[in-house]
Amino acid sequence: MSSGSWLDMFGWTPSTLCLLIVTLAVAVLYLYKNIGTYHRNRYGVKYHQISGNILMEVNFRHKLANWLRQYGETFGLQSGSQLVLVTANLDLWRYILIKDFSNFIDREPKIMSSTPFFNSLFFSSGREWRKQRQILSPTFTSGKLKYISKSVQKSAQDLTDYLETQAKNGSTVLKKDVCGRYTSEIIAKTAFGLDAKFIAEEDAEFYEYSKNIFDFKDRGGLSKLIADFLQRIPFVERMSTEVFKLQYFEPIKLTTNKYFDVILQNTIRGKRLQQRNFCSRKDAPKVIPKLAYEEMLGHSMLVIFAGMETTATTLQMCFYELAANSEVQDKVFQEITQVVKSDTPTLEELNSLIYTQQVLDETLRLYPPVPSVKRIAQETLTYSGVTIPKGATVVLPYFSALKDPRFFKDPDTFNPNRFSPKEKEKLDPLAFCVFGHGPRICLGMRLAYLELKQALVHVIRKLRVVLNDETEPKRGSDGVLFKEHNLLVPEKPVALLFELRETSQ
Ligand code: HEM
Repeated sequence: MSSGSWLDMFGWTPSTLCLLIVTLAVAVLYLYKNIGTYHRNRYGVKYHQISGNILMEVNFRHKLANWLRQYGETFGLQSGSQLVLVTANLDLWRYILIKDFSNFIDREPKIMSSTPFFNSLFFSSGREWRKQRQILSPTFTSGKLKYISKSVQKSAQDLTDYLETQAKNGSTVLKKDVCGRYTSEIIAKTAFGLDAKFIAEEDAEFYEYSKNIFDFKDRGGLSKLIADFLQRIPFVERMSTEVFKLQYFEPIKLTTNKYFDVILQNTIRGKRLQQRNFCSRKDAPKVIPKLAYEEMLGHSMLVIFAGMETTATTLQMCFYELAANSEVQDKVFQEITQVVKSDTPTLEELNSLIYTQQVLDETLRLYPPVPSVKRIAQETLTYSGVTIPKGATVVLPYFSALKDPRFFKDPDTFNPNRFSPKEKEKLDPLAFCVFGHGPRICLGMRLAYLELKQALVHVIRKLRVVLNDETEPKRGSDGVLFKEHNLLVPEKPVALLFELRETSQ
């Protein structure tokens, strides 16, 4: 192969190659001079000149908790020359998330990926985010939810039927799988328009792909580590991303991307056909396409990523706490039987389930599916002596407020009464941050509550959930252990027993 052809392969000219050699030479020189250099920043945190507090992402949540204990509620870490400011101070959160939102609009630096997922709402920044959010916000209005509620209800009924069969067999159910199938089925119906039935099915391809969107095992290997290092060297950092377009890492499995691509194309083809038939009528509305196909694919995959695991974890942890707190389960059962009058609960009835809502909020507080978020500062701003420089990443460890005894007395205890209307009035709203706050608050919050309430209403009316010898996690051992992802996912599948209530026997 001639040198010309391999340069072509990377899209480089001979001068780009020269630039690459110079860049690598600078990197090697910089590494050689600074390999043993450590500093302490003004927050007292020790960091390496090149790596900063490198490998921050590994065990990040546990490290954050320790650092918060060691350095207090606001401190700085280093990522190369960049400051990463961690703050658990609610007054600062109020500025970052709400009052000065436009200065902290962006979530994190762009991840370089060939898949459209990383251009979707969650990862988009600035003006692009505003445009996308405006288009997508009406997705879960009351009218739309009323419509979606019917298919959510069918899935909740299927979930109950499945658990009833298990109860009759006396089998302990691996909740994780069932809850994941339930939330993935709802996404397949609402985001992809599929006629999905995954709960009892052995072979549910869509669910299997949804479960494995990310390649957590292959985090990019050596190439990711090298790219990660290069990102921390001044000058080299910009060259490696902007000129050489070094792949940071490809977290989405390409086979998964292809699978959802085909599903979406089929859905759109089906919708067009429907529309063509409909458009022959005079009263047919004009459909104005607002999103390009790639954007649609990115958002559809985002809904799987943002909506499946988060809601499934909440549902299984809620069942777990109901099993462990039978008096709470009895109250939920009583409320459901009093409020819900038919097999098809209305949105109004679901909204009147005040105690059930408290139980869900307490579950979310104890097991927040998104433990922390990040923002990037666009300009330098100072708040009560804390300066957040332009370009700094700010980490908001949501989990710290949710476990802070100043806001939640006895924070490790499951106590839904702390969310009673009277108690809630006394609470700083910022402290209950499981869905975030401000303009970038979770887009799917209302759908998540709808899925969770429908599942509880249908299941708890018919079945009682209990702990037994096979229950996982074991009560009183290490508590619930979670995997080290950005999302909170239990390490072992939660296993519980469901029993038929007398009324349904
Ligand atoms: C219990 C379930 C859920 C929890 C706890 C949760 C939590 C969150 C959190 C904390 C954020 C980030 C907020 C911030 O940056 O401050 C977020 C963003 C987001 N969530 Fe959720 N979420 C849940 C379910 C869902 C569902 C079901 C969907 C969609 C169907 C969804 C779609 C999104 C989207 C699109 C964003 C990005 C919003 C933006 O950047 O403008 N989420 N979620």
